[in-house]
Amino acid sequence: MASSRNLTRFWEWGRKIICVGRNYTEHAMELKNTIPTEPVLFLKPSSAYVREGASVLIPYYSSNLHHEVELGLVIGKLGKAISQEAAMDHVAGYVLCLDMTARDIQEECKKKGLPWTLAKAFDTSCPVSDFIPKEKIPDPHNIKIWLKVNDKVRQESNTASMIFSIPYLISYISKIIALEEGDLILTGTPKGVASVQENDEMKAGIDGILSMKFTVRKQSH
Ligand SMILES: CC(=O)CC(=O)C(=O)O
Ligand SMILES: [Mg+2]
Repeated sequence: MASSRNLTRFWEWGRKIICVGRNYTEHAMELKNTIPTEPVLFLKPSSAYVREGASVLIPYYSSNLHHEVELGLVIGKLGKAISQEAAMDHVAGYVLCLDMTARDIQEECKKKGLPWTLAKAFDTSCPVSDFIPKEKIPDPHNIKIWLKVNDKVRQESNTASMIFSIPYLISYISKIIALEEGDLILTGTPKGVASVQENDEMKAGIDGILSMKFTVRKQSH
């Protein structure tokens, strides 16, 4: 049954944020990671959401916060073990997202075999744009996403370069985790990830669709 809540403000619903990692070959290579044969998954809590007008915070325990611009899929209806053929029926729309990553902490976690929670799931680690209705992006595998820091281009890529397609990701994820209305899937970042510093301005966009801006601040203890 459809919800009476407003899906265009899905970030207020407290639903899951499921992130795909290493979905662009050149990004996996720039971090000296292997190219995955199956999607790499991790989660962020809904407290990670931040919207334009608020700041993105460098966690007090990190000295290397990275930007990762990504296309986000907003799930419109419940599904478990969704087939690739039916997958796009479960997408209600899109958002542009930043998967903010404490890279120094992630590297330590990787070395120690620990989960990435401190590196990926802190408050303000998931800036999101306005909701983009599905009809506005007829081909999500052919859009240009980009990110600038202080007006200099850092990331610029076409979603055609994803290793795993959107139907494949939805089908794969939903066999493991049921997808609910209001969930968000981050589809992975292209190459060009790099550090941001206090007072930097990050501007990101989808060509011809929208852009968003966030200022970086330091978290106080
Ligand atoms: C190495 C990563 O942080 C993976 C990730 O989040 C990605 O988008 O790729
Ligand atoms: Mg990412």
